[in-house]
Amino acid sequence: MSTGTGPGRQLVVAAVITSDTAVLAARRSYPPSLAGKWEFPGGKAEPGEGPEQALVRELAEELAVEVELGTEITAPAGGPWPIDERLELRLWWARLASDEAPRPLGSHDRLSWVEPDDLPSLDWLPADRPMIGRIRQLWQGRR
Ligand SMILES: Nc1nc2c([nH]c(=O)n2[C@H]2C[C@H](O)[C@@H](COP(=O)(O)OP(=O)(O)OP(=O)(O)O)O2)c(=O)[nH]1
Repeated sequence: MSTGTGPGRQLVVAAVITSDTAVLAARRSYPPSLAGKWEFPGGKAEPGEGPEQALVRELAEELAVEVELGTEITAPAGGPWPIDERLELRLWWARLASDEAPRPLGSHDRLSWVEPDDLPSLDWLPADRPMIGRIRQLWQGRR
């Protein structure tokens, strides 16, 4: 069953967790086809689950953190970011709700706080490249 907004596309939710100077990037540990690529932590929304609820759950499961979600970072067309013919992604700004540092609990083998200008140098999942451009643009605008 699809929980995405587009016809037949499954919804993935992800977060751009920020500190004052950097954003959190996570390197996938599986499946083998995606391992080693960097992404924004998150995962698939489950049927019947709201997207923001799904994101809070995924971040607790993957990184053992509680977050406060901010505004959504939409695609240029105004909706979700396309990943492929089966998946689309919705992305939110987020802040850690406590001093507890994120820990990779299995989905990732590395976490890194990266200044937005340095984001392009990581080996990202291909669908994330346009998101990075938008994140850098918004980050500049908030200064
Ligand atoms: N979380 C996340 N997934 C992304 C990003 N970019 C991107 O192409 N994806 C893709 C990778 C995966 O094909 C899919 C997310 O699936 P996932 O495997 O992380 O989902 P999940 O944690 O719910 O795991 P599962 O139940 O499917 O095993 O979206 C991103 O920035 N963050």
